[in-house]
Amino acid sequence: MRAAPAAPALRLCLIGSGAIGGRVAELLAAHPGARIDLVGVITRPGASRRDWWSAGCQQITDPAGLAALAPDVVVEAASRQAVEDWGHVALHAAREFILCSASALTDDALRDRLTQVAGATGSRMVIAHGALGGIQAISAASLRALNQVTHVIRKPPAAWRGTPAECLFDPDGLDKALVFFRGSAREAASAYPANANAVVTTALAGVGLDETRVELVADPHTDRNVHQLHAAGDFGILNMTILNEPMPSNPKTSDMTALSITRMLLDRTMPLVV
Ligand SMILES: NC(=O)C1=CN([C@@H]2O[C@H](COP(=O)(O)OP(=O)(O)OC[C@H]3O[C@@H](n4cnc5c(N)ncnc54)[C@H](OP(=O)(O)O)[C@@H]3O)[C@@H](O)[C@H]2O)C=CC1
Ligand SMILES: O=C([O-])CC(=O)C(=O)O
Repeated sequence: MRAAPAAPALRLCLIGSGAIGGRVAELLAAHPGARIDLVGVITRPGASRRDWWSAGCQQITDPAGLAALAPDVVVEAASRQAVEDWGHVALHAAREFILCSASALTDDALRDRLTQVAGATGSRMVIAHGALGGIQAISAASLRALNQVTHVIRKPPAAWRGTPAECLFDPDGLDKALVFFRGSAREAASAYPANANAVVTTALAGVGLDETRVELVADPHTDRNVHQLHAAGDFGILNMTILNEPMPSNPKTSDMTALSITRMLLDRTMPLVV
């Protein structure tokens, strides 16, 4: 039997070179056999190159540059604004657009517009599993009636710095856990876009942005970013808790986010996918 010709390398372009972008690049570099080439990084104009960009990696700052790059996959690991700025262009330029800043999709008009572009171009918009690692169980459960989905995010008080939560409590002064927000996934991700993207992933996999109940907790007794999911429906009952290590370069962000994106990318190149 003749060996099949080697598949061409997957051409990857990242949006953002912060905590997640750098970590994904590091993890991919540890899997050279997977043949994923970081061919470009989208930055704001004037941003400096990072030491983890390979020599051939192009810095992209405008839509024409992205079109010319012709990536297979664009991974957004930047901000809600970056989804607005680049989502449309990415769906034209690549066959897949994977986004981390799921809070952008609380804007129904933007979500509909990007979904339509994906349909029209034959590309796909994929919401990263992010800090949850995997969301398939809720997505599968939603094929039958789901009557309740709750997502609790518990992080150390310092992780809520620079957010509206600072008006509700002093991050240095808490001596016990404080539930400072209760509401829908839409409200949580709109108010806390840097900390609550994962609730949008849960919501869009399950019962939607307005029906998914969310609690946000500042907890001085944890040093991890904890996500607790509870779902009940015709499928049965799901309880899941993940206690994520925060990334040193951005403690709001869990290392699992970078791990799960890297896993998604590696799966695009593997003959056996679990
Ligand atoms: N879905 C999930 O479960 C999770 C999602 N996230 C989200 O992922 C995103 C990235 O997180 P993280 O890596 O920790 O963030 P960082 O702040 O560490 O890095 C963000 C990077 O994106 C760049 N950037 C931001 N906006 C734009 C833009 N409009 N155009 C080009 N570049 C831009 C920043 O550049 P500059 O320095 O110039 O601003 C920076 O390089 C965030 O939105 C975060 O909320 C994080 C954790 C979990
Ligand atoms: O990384 C995390 O634990 C979750 C997070 O910040 C988000 O959902 O935006």
